[in-house]
Amino acid sequence: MIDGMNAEPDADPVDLAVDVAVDVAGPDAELAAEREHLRRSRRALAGMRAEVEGTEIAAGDAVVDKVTNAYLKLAKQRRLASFTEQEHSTPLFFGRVDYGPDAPRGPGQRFYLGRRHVREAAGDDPLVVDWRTEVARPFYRAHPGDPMGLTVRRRFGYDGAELTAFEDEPLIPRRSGAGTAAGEPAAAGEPAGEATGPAGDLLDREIERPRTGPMRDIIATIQPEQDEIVRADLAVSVCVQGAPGTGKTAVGLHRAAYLLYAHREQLRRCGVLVVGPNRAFLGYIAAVLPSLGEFTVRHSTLDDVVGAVAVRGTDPDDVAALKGDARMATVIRRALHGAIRPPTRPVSVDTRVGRWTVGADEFVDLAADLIAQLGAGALRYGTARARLAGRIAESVRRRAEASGHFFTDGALRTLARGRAVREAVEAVWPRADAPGLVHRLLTDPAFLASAADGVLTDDEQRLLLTGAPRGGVRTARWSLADAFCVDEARDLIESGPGFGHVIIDEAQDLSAMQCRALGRRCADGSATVLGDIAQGTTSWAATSWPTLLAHLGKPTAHLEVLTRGYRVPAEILDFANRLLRHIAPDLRPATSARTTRGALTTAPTTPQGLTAAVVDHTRRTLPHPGSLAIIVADREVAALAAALDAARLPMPIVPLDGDTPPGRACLVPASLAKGLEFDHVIVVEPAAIVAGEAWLLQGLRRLYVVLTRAVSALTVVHADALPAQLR
Ligand SMILES: Nc1ncnc2c1ncn2[C@@H]1O[C@H](COP(=O)(O)OP(=O)(O)OP(=O)(O)O)[C@@H](O)[C@H]1O
Repeated sequence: MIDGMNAEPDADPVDLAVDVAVDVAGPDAELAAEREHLRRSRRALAGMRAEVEGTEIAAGDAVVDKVTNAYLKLAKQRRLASFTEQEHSTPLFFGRVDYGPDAPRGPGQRFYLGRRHVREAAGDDPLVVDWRTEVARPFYRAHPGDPMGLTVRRRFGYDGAELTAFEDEPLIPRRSGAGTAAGEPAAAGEPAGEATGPAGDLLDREIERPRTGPMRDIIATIQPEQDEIVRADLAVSVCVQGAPGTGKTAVGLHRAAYLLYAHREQLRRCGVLVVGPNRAFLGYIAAVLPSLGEFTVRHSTLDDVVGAVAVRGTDPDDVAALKGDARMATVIRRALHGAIRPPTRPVSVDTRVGRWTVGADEFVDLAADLIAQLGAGALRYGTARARLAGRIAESVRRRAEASGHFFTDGALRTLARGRAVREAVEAVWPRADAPGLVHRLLTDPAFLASAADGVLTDDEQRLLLTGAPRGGVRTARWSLADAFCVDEARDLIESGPGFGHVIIDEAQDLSAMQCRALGRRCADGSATVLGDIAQGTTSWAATSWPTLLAHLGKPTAHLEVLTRGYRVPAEILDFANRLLRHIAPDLRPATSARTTRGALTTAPTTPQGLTAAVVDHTRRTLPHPGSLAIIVADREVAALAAALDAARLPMPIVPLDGDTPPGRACLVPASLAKGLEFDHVIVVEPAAIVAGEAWLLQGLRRLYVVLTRAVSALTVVHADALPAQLR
């Protein structure tokens, strides 16, 4: 259980309820009444949109208020866009909660839940309330053991834009022998039923709805264990260890939407950041938050986050691992702080009214205090440097005042920036430049040796020097690991802006240096850390969450474990789970919420017949609705792409490149499959996917990722024997 779950939204949208009519009609009449409520809500939404459209932007002076005007215009566009999203996303409401005597605003209230609130006129009771309000919480959490004040939870079924059915879960204990009664009606066209679990068949239908594009939201079917994370308080950092398809990404995105609703003012100022492994993944998840009416969340890959230098180079694995090691932070700090020299000479400053000298001893004292603060981490290098100049100028002012000359604050600032002070400071506390510092560390053996003495072994120092970026500081081909070293150095020099909340997906793959960089971005905020130790495929991947959280600066984050898988049918998950005891023996295998008969096919073939078999399975799968991925070892992509091209299939199979989100049918290099999902997956030659990684452990983990991408069906085509760990 996470503390602080009772976040109240800044605005109180729950003033507003529709009274429960006593339900004496049959299911048909009820369905008709629900349809009428939908029509009324649609009309109201159209009215709200027209209201926003008609709003004049209070344009002030075109020059003075340029920024404000642009902001207001953007805000209006976003509000309109959110209406458009809602108008086009058919289920304007997806659920209803009927409260009993303990309703928030008096007995017997009923609320319809949707992506946004809908009302007829300002001040009216809403026809639909936002899924994030407090009154909606029981929709996701209540169960007969704890109805949370509800008598009935109703879920609606749609066919396109048409409301076609509803499904009720009575939450008050049935009296024995009682049949269908008011308050526990049957779904239209369905038997009055026992509840089939939190979301019953609806959850299965929702997950199995064919995918053709980006990831969808899950607000209609968020499960209790997921909702607990989604609605955790803003102050709480949460780390979610979750097996493939347990909904980590979905939960992270819905948490962002929830926090923006519950803490809008606070987060408007500092923002929310979502970090994902690559652009293809970000493209895949990009539509979820806008579909929930949230347009302000920044989505970034790791290199975008730091943005310190352009990443154009790569490192061999061992070099990247070393550059990502937490000890590099110590080396960089020592290199930077090692540049400071104790003052040895006085500083003489000429002004128009005279010349004054700050003696060497006083200069030493002025610097010593700042060095102590720097060492204690109370001041950044650049800030302390600026303060030293200020202190020298202040000392000069005191001397001048003693002789009857008074300086204004402006004159003092000019003095601090003057040549004499600048030169004195530069000799003691040289100006630092983060890329320059890291470049020198990686190219100057003596400089590295002095900073890394006792921290890195001689062998490690030699290895680091082999990883120097080609070119000078300005033209260097920096690697991703270099960029994080530069970010570390930059932060030691001056602090950068942070976010109110950072959501980190696939966190298990982060190096210590990457964790530190992300931790800096939420040092004054909180984080949601999502990952799966079993899916770690970098050689520096996390082996323990507490260690990773310590690097992130969030050692007290709550660890939540999700083991109920929604994406992958049981047959496939059980197959992939055979790898678990080799790749993450401490993790409990996930169980699937879905069983789909015949979901898994293994198709052995001969080496000569492999390509033809893949083409054949592709041809047979393509007519099925939904998305298709053929996942193959990276080095086989080009050859298979050519073969698929030559086969003249009914649609092109596009190789995924890491930048563009996946389309309806694509050829996926194993290294890019992480985080993605497809209705149908063909995995080609598991042994080659394992062999494509530097170590067996990494290879098996890569295979685990690849085998857990399918929502409906997985076909494993292989000529080599399946890896022993899978048999
Ligand atoms: N409560 C839910 N209702 C409907 N769909 C859900 C629910 N939870 C998860 N899903 C769906 O299951 C699939 C897997 O979810 P998601 O990608 O968030 O899992 P994940 O844990 O991040 O997986 P991976 O570890 O493989 O990256 C998605 O299609 C998601 O929409």
